[in-house]
Parts: sequence; structure tokens; C-alpha cells
Amino acid sequence: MVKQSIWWLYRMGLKKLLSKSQIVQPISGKIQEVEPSGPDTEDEKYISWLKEHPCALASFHQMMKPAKGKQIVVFLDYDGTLSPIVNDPNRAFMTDPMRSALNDVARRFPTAIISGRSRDKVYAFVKLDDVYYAGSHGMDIMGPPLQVKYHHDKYQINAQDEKGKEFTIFQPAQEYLPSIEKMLKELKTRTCNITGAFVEDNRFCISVHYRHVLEEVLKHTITWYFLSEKGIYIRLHEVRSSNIQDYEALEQIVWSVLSDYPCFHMTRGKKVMEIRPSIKWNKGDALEYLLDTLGFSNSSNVLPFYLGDDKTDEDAFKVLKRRGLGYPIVVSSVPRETSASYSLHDSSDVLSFLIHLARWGETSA
Ligand SMILES: O=P(O)(O)OC[C@H]1O[C@H](O[C@H]2O[C@H](CO)[C@@H](O)[C@H](O)[C@H]2O)[C@H](O)[C@@H](O)[C@@H]1O
Repeated sequence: MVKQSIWWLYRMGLKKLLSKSQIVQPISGKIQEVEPSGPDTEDEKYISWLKEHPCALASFHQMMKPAKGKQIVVFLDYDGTLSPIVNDPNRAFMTDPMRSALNDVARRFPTAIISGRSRDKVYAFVKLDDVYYAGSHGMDIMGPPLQVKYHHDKYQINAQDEKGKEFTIFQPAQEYLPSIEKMLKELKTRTCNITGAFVEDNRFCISVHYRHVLEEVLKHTITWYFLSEKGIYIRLHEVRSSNIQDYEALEQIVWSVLSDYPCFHMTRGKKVMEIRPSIKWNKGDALEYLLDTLGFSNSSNVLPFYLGDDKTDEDAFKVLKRRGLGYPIVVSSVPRETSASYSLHDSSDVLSFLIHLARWGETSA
């Protein structure tokens, strides 16, 4: 814990934390210094949360102690983890240093990205061939060639890329594709008049973004002029609430479309409504599938890391926790409910963590 606090002191600036104590004037008139009773500022709440979810950078050496002789496998989410959250979903590019660190990690350890986006879109951002990709919240996996016969084999095919590299494609929501395509068209048509709304095709899922949609009722003032009997103008202001409640209208459209497709449901992410087939398959199942196909089913000889920032990543954290395996690491700059055991503040901490991991792999090889 001392290490965690020192780390955070460094991040916040020593001065800010030292100004925490308060000067009070007791009845006797003598000046006395007291510590505040509990965390009150956002920074203090974060420091307190770090006690339960220690920073994975500060704890790195401790975390790597059980790694000797074990196979490390690295799982990562994309948005908010490998790239910071940005205003335009089409411009969530990964930086070159992040790509290079990820490449170094992927050359040393099996590495997979599990994202809510379509697999192709994530690949277009990442552009690394040594990484496995799972798009659509794990419903479209490009994984290693099968070493074990998998119980869901009706959904998988073996394939080769143009360089002759073998891989397996696993798509457990195949039969939902025609409905998804219809829903996508409907959503695009019905939301086109809502300013700022953006419907994203994630192949087996659909994201309806509202980051740029007005969420509040607009209040505006109308000024009336009346000509009085004496021939002078009287000015009156009237405050009106606008009828345009864009966010609510958008949400209603989503619910209305969903009501025609009972085999789908909606989950929520960061300023996004995500429409998904109602099958028992999430990022946690994708993680287990990849561990199995990599040859680590029931193996205690594996040390998986999962780094993610979103609610959907909690499914993967829970799997690691339930199996008592490896390290679920949440990327968050604010305290939050999570099943992760460690934390990183933001995607630049993720970059540092990947650099540490690649170096560790190099020196302990
Ligand atoms: O599982 P992920 O890789 O984290 O994908 C979840 C969603 O990420 C993207 O949206 C989020 O990031 C955007 C870019 O930073 C941001 O503009 C948006 O507000 C966020 O919700 C992606 O566009 C979605 O399709 C994914 O479902």
C-alpha cells in the first residue's frame, strides 16, 4: 500500500496532497492541525479505491512473481484501453508507440483483442498480424488453429490467410445476421433526423451512439412586443421548454425497433446503446474459448492478463476471478464497482504496462 500511495503522490503532485490537512481554531484559542475524517475530493476517493484495486504498474514486480514457468496470455479491450475515448468513433486511432508496445508483447506471448466493434474495424485500427481478434463482443473470433475439438464446432471453420497462416473463425451468432442487417437499415433510416446520432455496424452487434445528441430539454426565451394604447412597445419574455428531447427520441426509436426483434437486447456502454443477439455469449466466454483453443483448458500453468475499461469487460474479469486465474485489470480514472483486482488509470498507463510486460518477457526468456 505504501508503494501505491507513493505512486499516486507522484501522479497528483505532492503539494496537492499535503494541503489536505486543515487548520482549525479550537475554543482554547490555540491553533491546531487536524486530518479530515474521510475522503472527500475526487482524488482522495480515487486513492482510497486504489487500496482495493492497486495500480498494476506500481505492483508490477509483485504481480510477476508467480509468472516464472507459466505461460502468460494477454487479453485487451480496444476502446478506452488501447486507444483513449474520443468524440468520433471512426477516429479512435491507436498511436504508433502503443502499436509498437503491443507488437512486442504479441511476439512474446499469445495476445488477443476482444472488442465490441466489428473484427475488421479493430484490425484496421491495430494492423498487427501476431494478434488474435475477437469482434462483436466476442461473437466473431479469429483464433488459433484448433488444438482441441470444441463443443460449439457447428459455428467454426478453419481458414488460411494469403500468407498460408492457419486460423479458426468462430461465430456463434451466425443465424442472427439477416435480422441484424434489417435492424441496421431500420435504425439508420429512423434516426437520420436526430442530430448527432450515429449508428455503427459492428457486424453481429449494432452500436447507437449518442455522445453528440442533446440529452437535456432545451430552454429558450421568446421575446414578445406589444404596442400599448399610448403607442409604446412593451417587451415580455417567455421562457419555454423545447419539445426537442433528442436523446429521449433516440432511445424510444431503439426500444421500438427492439420490440420487433425479441431475440435481441440492449446493453449500455460509454454514451452508446449496444444491440446484441440474446445468446449466452459475451467477452468472458470469448476469453475462455481463446484459452481453450490456445491449449490451456483446465491448465493451471497459464497466467492470463485481461485489461479493459468498459462494463462489458466485467464479464471477462468475472471469468478470471471465478477460475482463480491471472489478473483482471480495470482501466479507470475514477473509482467504480468492478470485479477486477488491479487497475490502471488510463490508456497511457496501459502503454507503460505493455512496455514493462514486453521487457519482462525479454529478460526472463
Ligand atoms: O469493447 P470496446 O472495444 O471497448 O468497444 C466498445 C464500444 O467502443 C466504441 O465506442 C466507444 O469509443 C468511441 C471512441 O473512443 C467513443 O466515441 C464512444 O462514445 C464510446 O462508446 C465503438 O465505437 C462501439 O461500437 C463499441 O461498442
